[in-house]
Amino acid sequence: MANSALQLPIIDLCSSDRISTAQSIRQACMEFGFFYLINHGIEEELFKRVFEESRKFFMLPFEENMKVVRKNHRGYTPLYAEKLDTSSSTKGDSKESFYIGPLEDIATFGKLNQWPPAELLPLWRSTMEDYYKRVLNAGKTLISLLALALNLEEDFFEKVGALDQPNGFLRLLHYPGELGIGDQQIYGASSHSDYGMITLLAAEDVAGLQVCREKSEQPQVWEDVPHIKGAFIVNIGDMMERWTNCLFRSTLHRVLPTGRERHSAAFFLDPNPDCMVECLKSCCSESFPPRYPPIRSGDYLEERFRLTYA
Ligand SMILES: O=C(O)CCC(=O)C(=O)O
Ligand SMILES: [Fe+2]
Repeated sequence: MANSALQLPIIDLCSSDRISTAQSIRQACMEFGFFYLINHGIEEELFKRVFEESRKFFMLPFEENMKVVRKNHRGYTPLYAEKLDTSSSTKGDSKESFYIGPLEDIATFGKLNQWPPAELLPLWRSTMEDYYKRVLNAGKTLISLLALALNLEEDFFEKVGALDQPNGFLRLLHYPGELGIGDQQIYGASSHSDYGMITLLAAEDVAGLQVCREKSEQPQVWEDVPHIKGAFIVNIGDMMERWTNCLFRSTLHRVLPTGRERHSAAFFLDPNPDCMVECLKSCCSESFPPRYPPIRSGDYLEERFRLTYA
């Protein structure tokens, strides 16, 4: 059941009033787990180049795409290869994607990223690396505001090692327009919550993204998330929900096939794999004890990926 469009809060990353911004973020994360982010420093022109290059990759012959098929969670995943809703019997999702992990100059764990051949797409790698660095920076600034929003020191997530070589994954997504329309069994992206800390999503102005604010309510109510030009759609992931003892919500979302082709770019900002995710002191008390045991970030993510690609 889908209904009206949702009015999500708009957060200004550059506002000089950090305390009031942090308060607005707190409210948004408790109420929706989603908000728009503006003034994040990434120009329209760079988004345009990212989508242009992304489009070129997905237009290559399938054999070319498959030469960089996903290894070590980096590279190409074909249509239907992934099912984000691991609990349902729906078919695989009608999307294809490309994952880019931490860049060589940021990561210590070697050269795992795969790139389309420069002979075919000469500007591809530099465009994606440029975008990766910029969105990572915006994400780190946002995380410091999230710390303030949780009544913590603004460098809290740095001090616990989350942002020291964070596990950032840029994922380019392509939903072909003609697939799955009206088929109850096929989603562009089936219902899921994201796994990590926060996600910064940039999308073309094509409808399809929906959120479900109450996951346990039946029937589930799905609301459209309208596009705002130049704004990121940010959402809280499951690890941040664990960290905050469910104060901040990791909200279910999905992408419906609408008959129109859609490109998006999701940046998943996840903690360094060795960082322990443990209920924050500011989010528990004697009457509200921690709901989850501490867990190593890398172990948590590995298990979630294992289930998604099972
Ligand atoms: O493409 C979109 O708009 C959403 C993608 C998404 O939710 C995801 O990849 O986790
Ligand atoms: Fe998602």
